[in-house]
Amino acid sequence: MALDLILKYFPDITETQQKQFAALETLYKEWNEKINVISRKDTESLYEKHILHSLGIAKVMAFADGTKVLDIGTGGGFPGIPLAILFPNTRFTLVDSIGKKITVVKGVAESLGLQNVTAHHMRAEQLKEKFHFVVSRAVTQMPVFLTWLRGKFEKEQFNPKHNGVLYLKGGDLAEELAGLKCEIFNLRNYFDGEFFDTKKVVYLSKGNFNN
Ligand SMILES: C[S@@+](CC[C@H](N)C(=O)[O-])C[C@H]1O[C@@H](n2cnc3c(N)ncnc32)[C@H](O)[C@@H]1O
Repeated sequence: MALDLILKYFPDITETQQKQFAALETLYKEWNEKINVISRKDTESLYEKHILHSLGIAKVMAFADGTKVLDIGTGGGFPGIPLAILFPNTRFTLVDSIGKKITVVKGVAESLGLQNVTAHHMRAEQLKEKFHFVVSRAVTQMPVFLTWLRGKFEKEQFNPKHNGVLYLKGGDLAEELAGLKCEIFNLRNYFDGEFFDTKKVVYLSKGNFNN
């Protein structure tokens, strides 16, 4: 069963969280028939390629209660929705420049009863709020991404890592990250399976880029 995959790596989740993760399969199947947010071939591997992949960020950072996290270019809610299930006391703001995708995110969050998710149809550059962390997956190259983050970080720090960016990336990053001071975490060290062989979390402290 798909939920077993999540339980294998996050065995301490509550019954409510288990129900929420389990509900994602039907919710995304239903929404995907109306609005395409996950490629057809990936719906079969939703739990590995989308949900567990999103939770890779949690292996690098356990967000403290009260942390504010922005997910830029969330699409159908990745990585924001799985992280919001895992960290119910962290506030997640999910933005995407395509309105239909935000319709899906709002629908999924509402069905799950997630109180810690806010979703906006807007470009990240236009958002004026401040956050402790920014997460993302598959949106743009890191140097461009960083230009969207000016003025978006809170000064106060109360997490194990300094406020900053946690970006899910794949493949060879040498050229893209050249000159940037970042830490790279290989997800294969946390999760089994070929899919994770090339998958990484890139962490940049906000003090290490111009914001
Ligand atoms: C390839 S999809 C990835 C979606 C999701 N993060 C995932 O991994 O499944 C990239 C998304 O980024 C959004 N996007 C691109 N530029 C953006 C911007 N400046 N602000 C907000 N969203 C943006 C697009 O609309 C698209 O939904």
